[in-house]
Amino acid sequence: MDTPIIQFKDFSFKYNSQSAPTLKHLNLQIQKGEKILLAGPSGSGKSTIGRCLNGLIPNVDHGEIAGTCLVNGKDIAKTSLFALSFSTSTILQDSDSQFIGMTVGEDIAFSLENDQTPRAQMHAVVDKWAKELGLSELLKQAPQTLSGGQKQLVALAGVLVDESPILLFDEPLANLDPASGLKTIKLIDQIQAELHATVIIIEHRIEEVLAGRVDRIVLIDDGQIIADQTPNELLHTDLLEKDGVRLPLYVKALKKAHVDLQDIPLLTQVASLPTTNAISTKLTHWIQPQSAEEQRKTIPLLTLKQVGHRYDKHQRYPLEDVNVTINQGDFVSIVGQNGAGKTTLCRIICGFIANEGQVLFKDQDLAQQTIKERAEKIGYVMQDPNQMISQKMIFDEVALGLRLRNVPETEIKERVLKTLKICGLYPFRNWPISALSFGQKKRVTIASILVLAPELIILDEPTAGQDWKTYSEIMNFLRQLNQQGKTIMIITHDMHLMMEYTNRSLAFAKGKLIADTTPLELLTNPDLVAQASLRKTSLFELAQHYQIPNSADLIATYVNSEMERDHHE
Ligand SMILES: Nc1ncnc2c1ncn2[C@@H]1O[C@H](COP(=O)(O)OP(=O)(O)OP(=O)(O)O)[C@@H](O)[C@H]1O
Ligand SMILES: Nc1ncnc2c1ncn2[C@@H]1O[C@H](COP(=O)(O)OP(=O)(O)OP(=O)(O)O)[C@@H](O)[C@H]1O
Repeated sequence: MDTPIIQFKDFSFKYNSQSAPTLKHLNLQIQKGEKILLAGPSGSGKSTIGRCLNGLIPNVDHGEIAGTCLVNGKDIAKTSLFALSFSTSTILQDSDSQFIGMTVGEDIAFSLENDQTPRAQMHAVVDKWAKELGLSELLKQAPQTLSGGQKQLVALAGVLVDESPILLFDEPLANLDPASGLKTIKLIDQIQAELHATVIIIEHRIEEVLAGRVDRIVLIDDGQIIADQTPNELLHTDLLEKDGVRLPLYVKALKKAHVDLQDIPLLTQVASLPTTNAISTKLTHWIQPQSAEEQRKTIPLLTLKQVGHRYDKHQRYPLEDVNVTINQGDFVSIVGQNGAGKTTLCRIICGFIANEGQVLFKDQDLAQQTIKERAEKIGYVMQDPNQMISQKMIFDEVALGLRLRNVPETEIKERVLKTLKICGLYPFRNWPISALSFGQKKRVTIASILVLAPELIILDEPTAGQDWKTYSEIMNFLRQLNQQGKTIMIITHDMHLMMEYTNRSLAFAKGKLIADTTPLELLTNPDLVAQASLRKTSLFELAQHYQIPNSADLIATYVNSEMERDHHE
């Protein structure tokens, strides 16, 4: 066997600011040309492993190393960041911190420029990848002004043009719309085949990654490797679920229907499942026919009339002519193509940017009101909690809005503590925010909005990049709030989240609202799915594969069984 391109030998690493090691006695060998998926719960050490491969450890993030880590023949403890940069190209979790160029084009070209590639060749390469990733129209735009998903695609293009022997992707799918996510996975396969590159992907969304080739899944828990197997072997065990990793939906559905997974030779794709009578019968027995949902009485809360916004005159698809009424008690998902205008719409509703048209809240025109007055009625939870948090202590962060409104301290104390209890943060009430995980910080930002008791809460991708446990905690908490009467709007790229939790979907494409319907109708309309860059979940594929007449019944049975489980936990 050839010498592995990556070798960890009894490797441990302790960050200087931590008292205990984050990585513990790792032994891992990766051969040239392999594709490895690193999975595991939040905080288990996946990104820390990534930082060893690209030289950030120990060159930028200092700490103590024991054992050895060899990357492309170099010992990371003795190699500069610069020398390792030729071996490993990285797309970081936080793509914002990665931009160097003034324009998207410059940014994608950066590594080529560094390698002194001739200009004509550089332009050809940049154009090719920009076209593949749908970025051609954005080449002159400043990276900072891109939408979340567009930023992710630019970072990806930068890595793909680089042609390094090792490509490291840290959560490449977190902000991508479902169609772009699938395209990205296919592109990674394509470039790997062309360059014989070694690919490491860190991702919570393993079902999406398995749409491409994966040689091994390395499962991490608490800084240790607890499994290193092929996806098929691992899907036949309980290890993924035990480690808090979300199973592919179709695998979970088969388990719920009591199908014995050991009888299925290949579990990695729906298409490879055997179409035996035994499995069809078990699925049919499990599925409960659903009765039609009762129509609720609707009371309008927020009405948008011909709403739009144009950032500048060159913008190809500005947000235009949005007409919609959100009713009290709705749980709305806002979905669609990266860059379609979803965040822009939410910024308009909150009054952060000017708009064309009219925004009415309970028949009152919001244009007459200040941002502060709007914030009494409408709470907005941004995608990145770090952009919202300004205080050191959890209590103070949640109390801030009330203090700004001169609410008496005794009332503040009462309201903050009550909200912390609702959000499951009461045990941490005296903690500094710096000691919380990302998911917990996210809940602090939800608490700081909730304490102001707004009638409408808008959340921008609250589950992006979260592990399965945090995802479930956040979503079940929002469901409870909705059941208590709060109206919730949530931007998401997670199609199953949309199906499981929301009762109404607004789909956007190229600056236009193209559908306002139920999640099921949206995903069963092929035209809308294509236009809004969406994707059916694997539960639809499973229903089709076993010729289940009504895929809606299968999905509803699945969702109900999850709700029952949550209820018992
Ligand atoms: N720069 C740092 N300094 C000190 N400690 C750190 C640093 N970065 C990470 N850690 C600690 O190391 C642990 C593992 O973090 P890491 O980012 O590797 O986890 P992860 O598995 O990638 O999680 P996620 O899925 O949330 O991204 C965490 O508990 C964190 O507190
Ligand atoms: N400050 C800005 N200046 C210029 N253009 C901008 C600015 N902010 C956003 N845009 C552009 O407006 C369009 C809509 O962006 P928006 O953030 O609303 O998209 P989105 O639907 O939320 O996308 P994503 O799913 O990727 O988060 C994008 O094409 C984006 O590049």
